[in-house]
Amino acid sequence: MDDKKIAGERAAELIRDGMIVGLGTGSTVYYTMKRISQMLENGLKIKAVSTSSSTTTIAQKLGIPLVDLNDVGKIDITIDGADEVDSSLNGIKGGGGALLYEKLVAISSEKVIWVVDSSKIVNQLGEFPLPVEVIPFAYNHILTKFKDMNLNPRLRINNGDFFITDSQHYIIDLYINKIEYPYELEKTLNSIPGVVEHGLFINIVDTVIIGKDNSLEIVNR
Ligand SMILES: O=C(CO)[C@H](O)[C@H](O)COP(=O)(O)O
Repeated sequence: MDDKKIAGERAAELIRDGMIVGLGTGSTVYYTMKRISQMLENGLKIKAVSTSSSTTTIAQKLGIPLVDLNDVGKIDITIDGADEVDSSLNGIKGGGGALLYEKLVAISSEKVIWVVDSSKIVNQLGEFPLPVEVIPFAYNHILTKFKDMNLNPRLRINNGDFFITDSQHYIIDLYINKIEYPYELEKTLNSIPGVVEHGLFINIVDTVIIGKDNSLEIVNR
């Protein structure tokens, strides 16, 4: 069986009646959504907050009732994927470009669960390019700044055009390879005008559900 499927489906078991559920983005959380849709058919009652236009489309097709983040006090549980996770349970997200809403939903959640296959587990973050969402007005200047900082930036291109996020920003991917000091990098990126958000998720996740060789490993913070 697919390790993403095993992890994604297992996370759905943490959902209880009446919960507000944050729905992440990507191919692993897709399996969570499919499982939720079956649970809804069996009588589960929840509302979900989506983190991207693609998740919204899938949730609507699967009959998962959606609610706006601004219309809920708090989210009980958020289930999302990740691109890399280290042993401190810090991670890189945003491979699908949904990092801004994913982070906003995660920090509004009582509990954050990541669902991954074992290929996402790393000793050190950074081999996966770190996505940074930036304001289009200044993208070239931010790109130059990142070059000067030796962060190996590349503007994300999709089908020959600039990749545009759900909130109409661009993404610059940083090909750092090894992020020695994630906390310092987080602080630095947070301080650059024009950077809207970045895909370093530090001290955010509570539990990582890992699908590996047809079985599961669950790691808690
Ligand atoms: O951060 C994300 C999207 O912005 C995804 O959660 C991440 O890319 C993992 O995706 P997948 O489950 O398809 O491997």
